Amino acid sequence: MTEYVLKTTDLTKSYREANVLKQISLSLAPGRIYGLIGQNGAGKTTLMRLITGLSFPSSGTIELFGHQGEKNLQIERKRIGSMIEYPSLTLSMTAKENIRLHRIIRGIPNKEIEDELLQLVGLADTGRKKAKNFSLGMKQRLGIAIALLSSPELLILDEPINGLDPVGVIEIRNLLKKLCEERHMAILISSHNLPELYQTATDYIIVHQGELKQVLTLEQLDERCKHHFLIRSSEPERLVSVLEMQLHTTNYKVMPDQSVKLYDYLDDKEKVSRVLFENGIVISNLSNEGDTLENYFISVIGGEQHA
Ligand SMILES: Nc1ncnc2c1ncn2[C@@H]1O[C@H](COP(=O)(O)OP(=O)(O)OP(=O)(O)O)[C@@H](O)[C@H]1O
Repeated sequence: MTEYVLKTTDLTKSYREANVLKQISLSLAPGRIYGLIGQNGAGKTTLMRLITGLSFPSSGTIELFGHQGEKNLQIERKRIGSMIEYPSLTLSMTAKENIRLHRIIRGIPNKEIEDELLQLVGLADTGRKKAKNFSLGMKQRLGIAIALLSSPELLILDEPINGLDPVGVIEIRNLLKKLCEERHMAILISSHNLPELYQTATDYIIVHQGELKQVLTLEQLDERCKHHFLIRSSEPERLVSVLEMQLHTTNYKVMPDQSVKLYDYLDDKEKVSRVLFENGIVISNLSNEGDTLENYFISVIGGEQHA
């Protein structure tokens, strides 16, 4: 049985007339990085605020580490680390002083954790440099270090890669992967940009206008966006044997609906169609398929593109 760190059921949040989150049912497992993707105003921050107790649901339930009810949730939330909206840094302090400040506020006696965290997020050599002189990526990593102070089992980060340059994105990606692998943490990270988050997350949760549109793994996302020929035939077994014997490829996949995805010969459609024809395979479809990440995201949210 999978143990979930978080389970929401029909989670709904309304402000006056506006339903900003509509019946969100989700489960997060340890050791995975979940990318929460949605355009501005989709409801990502609202969901994170509900999980961390900064705001309360209008209806629906939240279960944390197998526990429900506001009293239990308050206790279980100690197992969550979060950075929501922006890192809460004191800009006139160094990285170490910032971590120390939060360590003392939270009553954590272990002083060694300061250097451990600096090392972990790659800020060990920043010495006396003040946070106001840090790059955006360094500030985000310091914010993550502060969120890690309580050794959380669930880490929630709101747009930690927003505005970072490619190097900054890779640094955060590597850090999150390390946390996930070494500490078996569950990580929920939001972004308004699927391509930007691509490969950072192991699972993608797509929200739009407060609704959960899709949950899929990185492998499924790759599969859907990977370019291929989609071939439909009433004789899929013979089709596959022609692919192997005549086109000498095993780079194909038979789908549950018996259509076949071919990942070879993408620039030689004529050859594929000729060989199939010469071998007596009647096909009802031979088309180029596969999307860019951006187009895939737009198709999932219903073809609408806002700011
Ligand atoms: N306190 C509030 N009162 C009224 N409406 C709110 C409140 N907080 C959020 N909203 C609305 O809820 C919707 C979702 O906002 P939310 O901040 O969760 O979106 P988001 O996906 O995080 O977007 P962004 O990427 O812009 O931060 C928006 O339309 C926002 O205006």
